[in-house]
Amino acid sequence: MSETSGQRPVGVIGAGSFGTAIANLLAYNADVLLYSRNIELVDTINSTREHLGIHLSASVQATNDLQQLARECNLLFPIVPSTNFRKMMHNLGPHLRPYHMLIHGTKGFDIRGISDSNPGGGKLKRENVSTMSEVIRQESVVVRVGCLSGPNLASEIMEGQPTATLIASPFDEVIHAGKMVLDSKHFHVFGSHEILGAELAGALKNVIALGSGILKGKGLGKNLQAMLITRGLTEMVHFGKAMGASGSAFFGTAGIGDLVATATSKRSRNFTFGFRLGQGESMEDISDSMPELAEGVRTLQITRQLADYYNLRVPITEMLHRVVFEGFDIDRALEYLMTYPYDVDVDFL
Ligand SMILES: NC(=O)c1ccc[n+]([C@@H]2O[C@H](COP(=O)([O-])OP(=O)(O)OC[C@H]3O[C@@H](n4cnc5c(N)ncnc54)[C@H](O)[C@@H]3O)[C@@H](O)[C@H]2O)c1
Ligand SMILES: O=P(O)(O)OC[C@H](O)CO
Repeated sequence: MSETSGQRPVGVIGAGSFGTAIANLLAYNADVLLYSRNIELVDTINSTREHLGIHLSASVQATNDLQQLARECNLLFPIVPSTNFRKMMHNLGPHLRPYHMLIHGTKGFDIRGISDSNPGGGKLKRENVSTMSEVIRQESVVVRVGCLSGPNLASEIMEGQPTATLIASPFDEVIHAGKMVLDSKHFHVFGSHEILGAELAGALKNVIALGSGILKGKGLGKNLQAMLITRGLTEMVHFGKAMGASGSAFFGTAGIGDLVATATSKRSRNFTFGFRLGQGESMEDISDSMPELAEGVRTLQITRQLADYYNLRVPITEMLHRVVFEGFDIDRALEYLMTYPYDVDVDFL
């Protein structure tokens, strides 16, 4: 049992790569209840203590019971893909009370009021798009929400490699509670009140990681990758400001920190998706062979529409959308960007 035995366990919802990595990190400081909707997986985890090729701490218990999770845990970390987040909250919501605190680790957007299977096919407006903390507020009585975001490639964390993250919340007690259970010599936790900026940075960097993967897949070098990350960050800031965030979150752990990790690592699903596109594979073949679609692909559909809604000049987003969804030639997209009349280097300060 952990040092904090006697205290309430901390809940994690979603036993995928990141949920499992976070469960093991939490286990340094707390007992953990890890929720999976798959009862066989719950039995396997509890009997073998192995999952996704790693050993789970003895402080982690798996459960298939959302009611038990809400009853035993005051602090919960929902970490499921953005497409399923609202449904998960819809199921969890009835069990939650105002004393619960939720810190999500999901990097994507929720869509409602417009087809989720084709969010790029309609006239998307800001009111159709929710961040995960907004979904939590919409689907439950919980007020004290937070977001966990940073350079947190799950496979590196599972190997025991150290890194840092950000817990962003308007509420000091959420930041404090999150730090108390997650901070360790393996995982430095920063705090911030800029939750919208952290959520947007986490979602938007996946799109730039797709682009960076495409360049790598085409055999291009670090100069161009650096420029894509630089101009990609600029587009992220423009989106963020249009959606009501301040620019500052984009220059910290959840912004440039996560952007560099995701846009340069072959361990990122978003980078890998782009890499395979750059190597000439089709969107269909890549999607069929990846168990979960990279979040950035769906986010790209959404941000392309948001760019129209906010009237933003975001040429990288535009070209990526054309390449990924419209079969536009990568070399022509690159030529377009290289001859784009960029005038000001830094235009968002
Ligand atoms: N993998 C990473 O390195 C990493 C790092 C930071 C953040 N994230 C973010 O975390 C989120 C999850 O990513 P992941 O890598 O863990 O994905 P994953 O595909 O490895 O796992 C997702 C898990 O969520 C579960 N799930 C889906 N719908 C559910 C529901 N309704 N109720 C309960 N469980 C449900 C699935 O069964 C699966 O186990 C994504 O938004 C991703 O961007 C991932
Ligand atoms: O590209 P992914 O989905 O593997 O995730 C990368 C993480 O968000 C890195 O922090």
